[in-house]
Amino acid sequence: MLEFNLHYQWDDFSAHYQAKIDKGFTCLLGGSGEGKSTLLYLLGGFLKGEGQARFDGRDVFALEPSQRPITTLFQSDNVFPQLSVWDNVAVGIHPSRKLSSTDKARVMQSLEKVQLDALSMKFPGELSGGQVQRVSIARALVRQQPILLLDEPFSALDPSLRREMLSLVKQLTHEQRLIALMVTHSPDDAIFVDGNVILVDKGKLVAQDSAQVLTGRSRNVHFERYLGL
Ligand SMILES: Nc1ncnc2c1ncn2[C@@H]1O[C@H](COP(=O)(O)OP(=O)(O)OP(=O)(O)O)[C@@H](O)[C@H]1O
Repeated sequence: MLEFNLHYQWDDFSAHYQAKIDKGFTCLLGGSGEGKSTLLYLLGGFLKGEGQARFDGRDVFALEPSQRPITTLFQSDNVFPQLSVWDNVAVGIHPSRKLSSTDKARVMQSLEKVQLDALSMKFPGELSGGQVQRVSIARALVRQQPILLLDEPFSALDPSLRREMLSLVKQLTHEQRLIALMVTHSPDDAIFVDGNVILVDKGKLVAQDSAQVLTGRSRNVHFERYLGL
């Protein structure tokens, strides 16, 4: 369980985020500029804010960003074209890629999880678009952190590839018992991953529900307003 009560101020933008998030997939929805990414940046330590964040009872907000049990996957998480698939994943553990034998085994396990083990010596230029995306997912997984933050990582992909990546991350989230928190502009994506949804409005988390609320099977006035119903 991830619990937080965070405050952040930037010029006129003031945010106060409070929620409890269970293991599994949660999508952050909301209009542009409402403060979805800011929450991820605070949790990941890319922005400094006030407050508390506890993971399984442990205060993680007081930790240095690199010590937090958190990995972030950004949209711009490109792979390095001059490095092999294996090396692209190894940099997730250490930029030098000088790894212990245990770490090397971790790299191989991550590649197996995204089914790239047979392509580990290839270079990104030799891969399909989907395979390249899987390299960045493997790089996030190799860090073996229990919390995965995703800032619209697949929004630039065409619909079929986007769904393929969402399915893969959903499957890995369940297998690894992760907390995955994903910013998205797409209610369809949130319905597709079928976890929980949180609505962000003017820097606040105004509603938290199952993704079913987006299909009309259950009702919530905040989500209805967001969907324009
Ligand atoms: N360090 C910062 N520098 C500039 N603007 C900031 C900063 N921190 C927060 N903001 C402002 O915070 C507000 C929320 O931005 P944020 O990116 O979190 O929204 P969002 O809901 O993710 O938007 P989008 O869906 O368009 O990506 C914006 O008005 C943004 O300009």
